Order: sequence, then C-alpha cells, then structure tokens
Amino acid sequence: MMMSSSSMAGAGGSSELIYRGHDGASQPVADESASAAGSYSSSAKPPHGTNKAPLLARPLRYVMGEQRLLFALLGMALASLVFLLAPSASTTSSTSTSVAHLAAVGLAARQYGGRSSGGAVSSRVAFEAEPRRGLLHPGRVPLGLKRKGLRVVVTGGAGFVGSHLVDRLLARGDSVIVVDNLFTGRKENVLHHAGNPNFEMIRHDVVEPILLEVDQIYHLACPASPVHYKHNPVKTIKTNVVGTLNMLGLAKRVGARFLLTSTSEVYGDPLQHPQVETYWGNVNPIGVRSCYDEGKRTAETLTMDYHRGANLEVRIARIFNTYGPRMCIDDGRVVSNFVAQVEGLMKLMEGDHVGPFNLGNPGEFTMLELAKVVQDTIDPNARIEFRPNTADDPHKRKPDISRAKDLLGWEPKISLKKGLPLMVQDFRNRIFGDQKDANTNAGDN
Ligand SMILES: O=c1ccn([C@@H]2O[C@H](COP(=O)(O)OP(=O)(O)O[C@H]3OC[C@@H](O)[C@H](O)[C@H]3O)[C@@H](O)[C@H]2O)c(=O)[nH]1
Repeated sequence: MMMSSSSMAGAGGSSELIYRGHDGASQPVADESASAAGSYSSSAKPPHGTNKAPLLARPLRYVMGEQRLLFALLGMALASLVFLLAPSASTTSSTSTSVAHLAAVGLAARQYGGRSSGGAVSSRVAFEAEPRRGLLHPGRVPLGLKRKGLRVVVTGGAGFVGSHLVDRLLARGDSVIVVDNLFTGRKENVLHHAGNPNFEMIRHDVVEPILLEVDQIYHLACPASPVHYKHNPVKTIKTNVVGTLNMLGLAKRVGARFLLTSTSEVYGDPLQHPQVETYWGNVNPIGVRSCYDEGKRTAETLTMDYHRGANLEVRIARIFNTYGPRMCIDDGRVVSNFVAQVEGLMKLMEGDHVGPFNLGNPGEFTMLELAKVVQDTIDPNARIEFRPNTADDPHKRKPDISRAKDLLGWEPKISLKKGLPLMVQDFRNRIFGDQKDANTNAGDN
C-alpha cells in the first residue's frame, strides 16, 4: 500500500487524475501518505490554515471537487439542451431561458472560436450559430423568425453606387460601416444616415490596411469614371491592387464574405458581342485606360486566388455603365443603367454563386439616340456636337445577362426614358437647389 501510493505521488500532476478516477475509503490514506512524503502535486496542497485537520480537509475538498465537476457537467448539459431547443422555443421566453441561451452561445464561442480573440469572437460565433440552426443563407429567413442584422463594410460607400447600397442595407436592418477616402464620393450622399446607430463612416484610404470585425465586405472603393481614374493613374491601379489586397486580407482574417465590384471595362474593346462572362476581353495593357481596366482585372484575379487559395467566400460583379441620382455632376460617363445594380449586388452577395456576373442593361442605343433622349428630357434646343472618340474607348458593348437572370433572378427594370428624368431632377436639385428630394428615389428599380 505504501509502495503503490509513493509511486503514484512520483507521477506528479497525473497522480491527481488517477486518484480522482477512484472511489474508496482507502484513497485518502494513500493520499495522506503521499502528502507526508511531500511529493503530491503542488496544486493539491491545502491552502493556509487547512493543514490543521488534513485527515478531514483533503477528502472533503475532493468530494467538493467531484461535486463541482458534477454541477458543471449538469449546467453544460442543461445549457446545450436549451441551445438546441431554442429555435422551437416560445418567443415569450423567461429571463432564465435567455440567460441559459446566452450561456450556451458563450459556450459555443469557446468551442468554435479559434480564429481570433476576445469579445469579437463571441459576437461572431453568436452570429454563426444561426446557420447551424437551419439558416443556411443569411439573407433568407424562415417565416416567423426575425432576420439577424449583419455587420457590413461598404468601401466606396460615399460614392454613387455605394451610397444607394448603404441605403438598402440599413433599410433591411444591417449595421453598415462606410470606408471611403472621399476622392469622388461625398459626405452628403450618406449624410441622411447621421445619427443612425447602425451607421458609421470612416474616412480611410483602402491602400492602407484596416481591421474591422464584420460579416460581409462590399468592395467598391475606386474612381470609376475616366475623368477621375485618369487623373492619377498610378493611384488608380494602386487602389485596385493594394486596396483590394487589403480588403481581401481583412475578409480572410475575420472570415467575412467578400464582394468585388468589377466592371464591364475588363472586356476592353470587345471582339465578341454581346459579352458573356466567359469572354476574356480585349484590353490594351499599356494604354491610358489600363490603370482602371487592368487594375480591375487584377482585382478579379486576386479575388479568385483568395477564393481558391484561402477558401474565402467571394463574389464578383461586373457592373456596366450605371446612372442615377447622386452621380458626380462631372462624371461624364455615357450611361445605360439605373441603380437597379444595387439590388443585383445584394442578390449576388446573399446567393450561392461566385460569379463573375454581368450586371447591366442589355438595351442598346447609339450615341445619337442617347443624345436625342437627353434633348427630349432636358432641353429640346440643346445642340448635338460630333467629336472624335477618346483613346481605347470601346466601340460598342452590351452585356449578356443570361447568367444573372438564371442564377440570381435579376434583370434591370427601368428604361432610359423613365430613369433619365430621375437623374435630371437630382442634378437640378444639386445645381439649382430645387425642393424635391431625389434621395426618395434611391434604390428604386
Ligand atoms: O482611392 C479611392 C478612390 C475612390 N474611393 C471612393 O470610391 C467611391 C467610388 O464611387 P464613384 O461615385 O466615383 O463611382 P461609382 O459608384 O459609379 O463606382 C462603382 O461602380 C463601378 C465600380 O467599378 C466601382 O468600383 C464602384 O465604386 C467614391 O466614394 C470614392 O470617394 C475611395 O474610397 N478610395
């Protein structure tokens, strides 16, 4: 007996584990003799004052230890049970149920939260618990259950397309952080959300890294009009490459889904008409538009490499020319689509398909036809001038949107004749301060 207890004590910490696995009146004696030998696990040494009655104190502590373990196991089992039954539980749950539910979520956070640290993990896992309970698509919510708001970053969210997207995301209950350096974007485009606790705006250039704990990233930050992207071509391509790398890195780090707004410009001056997504394009790599065209092509490459190499959930949209309220007054792009694009972007983000998807209006018109619609809408006396095209400007482009129709259930709904007056009204508001607020049209499609 003495021999065996000494050899247990010699095993140090593991001896405690061996001891706890046993039941029997003889164990305290063995323990005591081990203690007398001074070789029992140091963590099992009694605290000050308890060594007066070692024969009673130690077994008592072990019994208490067993009890605590039992209580802990019971608590965990109870919490897990509540966690599993929570979706079917009554909505008028008592406080104790809520506490148990929180405990269960906290437990899940500890079990699955290996990626990062602290409270961020808990909240992230709390959100991720939803799909495990049957909500496979964050955007689709079973009848009767309130949709859980997502934390979404929109880079370029103070811009034309981005700000309409922000409107829609906030309207459906998401928390939105706009990251924008205000190069072409305007605070006024998102000012109506000031004071909304779900809205934040960070003046930040995406070429610098940023760390935010979010569920989705819509990456739009980039000057999109030739007048703007040709202004500083090196900065344009840097924004596309370094900026996209930074946002992909962020998505990877926090496990967010990433959506890139690419462009029809990746098709360059296309040799195939209309353009399907499988067409690789015809782009001049060294021209004055290359900073944007090649920049976006590289951004697509990076996005797909992160998808394949780092298992990142990604989406790619190729936006064709878009117009509407809040467009820069000096934008200068020849336009064909209203901001229905925003709905397409959201469908793409929430759906199961990576893309790329063409998002644009397949309705074709010549420049002369467009000029006449503008004349009819704005000023019948406006003079039409003919000038040579700018370098590398594509001769004609038309999206094939079959893929978006089939897989996203998306197509544009507003004709040029209907949509143009909406933009004209917005321009009038901004130039002449007309009363009618064009923001009310935001996101209509
Ligand atoms: O370096 C930059 C450049 C631009 N931006 C911001 O990005 C936003 C771009 O918005 P714009 O209004 O100029 O352009 P759009 O909204 O039309 O472009 C959008 O659709 C076409 C896509 O190719 C673009 O990536 C997308 O932003 C602006 O708010 C601008 O300030 C940055 O945050 N960082």
